[in-house]
Amino acid sequence: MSDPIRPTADCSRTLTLRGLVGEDADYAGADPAIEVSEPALDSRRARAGDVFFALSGSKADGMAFAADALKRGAVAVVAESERPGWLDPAVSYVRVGNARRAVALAAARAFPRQPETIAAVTGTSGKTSVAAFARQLWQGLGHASASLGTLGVVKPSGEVYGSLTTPDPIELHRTLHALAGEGVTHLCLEASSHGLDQHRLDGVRLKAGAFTNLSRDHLDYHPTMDAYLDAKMRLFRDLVPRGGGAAVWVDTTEGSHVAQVAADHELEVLGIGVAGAGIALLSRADEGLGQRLEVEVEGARYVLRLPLVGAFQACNALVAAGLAMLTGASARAVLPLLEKLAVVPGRLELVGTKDGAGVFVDYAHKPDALANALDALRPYASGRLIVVFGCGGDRDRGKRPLMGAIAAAKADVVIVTDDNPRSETPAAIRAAILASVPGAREIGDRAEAISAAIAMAHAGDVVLIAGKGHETGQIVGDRTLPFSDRDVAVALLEE
Ligand SMILES: CC(=O)N[C@H]1[C@@H](OP(=O)(O)OP(=O)(O)OC[C@H]2O[C@@H](n3ccc(=O)[nH]c3=O)[C@H](O)[C@@H]2O)O[C@H](CO)[C@@H](O)[C@@H]1O[C@H](C)C(=O)N[C@@H](C)C(=O)N[C@H](CCC(=O)O)C(=O)O
Ligand SMILES: Nc1ncnc2c1ncn2[C@@H]1O[C@H](COP(=O)(O)OP(=O)(O)OP(=O)(O)O)[C@@H](O)[C@H]1O
Ligand SMILES: N[C@H](CCC[C@H](N)C(=O)O)C(=O)O
Ligand SMILES: [Mg+2]
Repeated sequence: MSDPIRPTADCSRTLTLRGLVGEDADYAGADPAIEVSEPALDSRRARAGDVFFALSGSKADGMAFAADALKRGAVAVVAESERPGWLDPAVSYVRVGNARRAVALAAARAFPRQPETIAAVTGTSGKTSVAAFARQLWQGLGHASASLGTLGVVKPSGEVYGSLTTPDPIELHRTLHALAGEGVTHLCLEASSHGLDQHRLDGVRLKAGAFTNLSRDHLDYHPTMDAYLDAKMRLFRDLVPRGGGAAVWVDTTEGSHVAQVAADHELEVLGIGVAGAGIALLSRADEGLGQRLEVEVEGARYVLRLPLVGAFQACNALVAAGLAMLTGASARAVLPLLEKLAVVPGRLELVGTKDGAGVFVDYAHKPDALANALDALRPYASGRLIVVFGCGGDRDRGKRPLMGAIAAAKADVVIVTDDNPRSETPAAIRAAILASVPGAREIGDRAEAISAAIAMAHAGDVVLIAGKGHETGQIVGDRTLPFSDRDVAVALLEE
């Protein structure tokens, strides 16, 4: 019986091996006419009739698992390398130039339905926020809308948690097919640099792409910042087709570069920001737990109140508005809807107050994001700005001292704690942060650290709990222990 949360490919169609893998492949060692069901990239998930794509990965060579996939019922193997000698001659073996791209395109053929309007957003920070805002704006315009990314899938019928920002291509295309089947017409998804680099989004029929910003992240994966930017550029160079849209925050050097690349590829570019010709930000001012924006679009001025804290949320909200405009809505219809945007879980989310001190949870887990979150909250701290944060294990180690220095410069009280230590020694991660913020308190236990921050807060102070945002677990070793910054803070505030 098929698994209800794992809808299978369109059963009414019969796919042949050639129909699934496509024309751009070498079938010399295969029978292209055999009937197949779905592509598989993980042998452990292979089932009868599947075609196993052996990908060479960061930890293993998928070919080492081909025998396992065949044992579970796979009927053919697709790979870049030459047919291995051990393979039973009766098994179809297809060679392709790029196996990651091939599996994504095969997934698009196996799961052919997609929401009519799909936009993808990339950038170091802001993707989850833009995706959530675009979903809310489209919903406000009357479209059945969804978002897909770090928070999982959020759709009219509910939320489904997902573990990656951009899922693997088979999971992604399966989800698109299911969303279209549920009647979702508009979808905004997050394009991570890993996802773009690994061709996870190939085969997605995009109407528009968006870019927020670029700052240091993932240098454990990308060899240089240029390589990192180049991975993001694939969205505008290879994935959004000519004539599609590009909503670009242009107020940085990287932003203008993206706008240029998009224009060179004949996309309709909507430049957004102070320097934006599409949506020009004329002024921005904090106003209570919100902000007042004055923008100009095609000569018309709009003044609106965004009910969100932080200059960066103005950027994300306007980029989301840009996507709505590039996919058919007028500025007049979209911009007023910004006044109704709801906070995104764990993105400068006010979770409560203690004696007039506000307590915020934010997902800042990279240097630039931490700086922005602290800058955003500084105006609300007539007293002290208190920050609690750590850094994840098994991730870019270079960001630890940078984040320590940012906290030292921008907060009044710094408590260094554990984030997700994963396989690393937590004390060693804390030491790397503490090296650049010697005056900080060190409290490894995250709940205790949050408790200490809240205990010391008085009227006028602001507490920022940074790094884990919406996360509901803490990864220690290979175990995920239940943990939510929000729940811990709320429980302490209710005491
Ligand atoms: C480093 C990285 O990005 N790895 C991704 C990559 O895996 P890989 O191909 O390198 O995997 P591998 O372990 O070397 O194995 C090679 C092949 O053997 C297969 N295999 C392996 C074992 C087995 O028993 N049978 C089997 O068939 C694997 O499925 C794989 O195809 O391709 C896989 C399929 O798409 C991803 O699931 C996997 O994400 C891992 C789990 C991961 O943790 N990725 C993170 C770093 C990530 O992608 N993060 C981004 C960015 C988030 C952000 O913006 O902050 C995200 O989009 O979430
Ligand atoms: N436009 C922006 N400019 C700078 N910092 C931002 C911006 N948007 C969000 N941030 C910071 O980055 C954090 C994460 O925001 P968000 O989840 O929207 O980004 P993301 O790109 O999806 O991140 P991730 O790759 O970690 O999923 C926020 O909590 C905030 O601290
Ligand atoms: N998608 C990011 C999330 C990091 C969140 C932070 N809490 C950490 O564990 O470093 C990653 O996996 O690198
Ligand atoms: Mg995200």
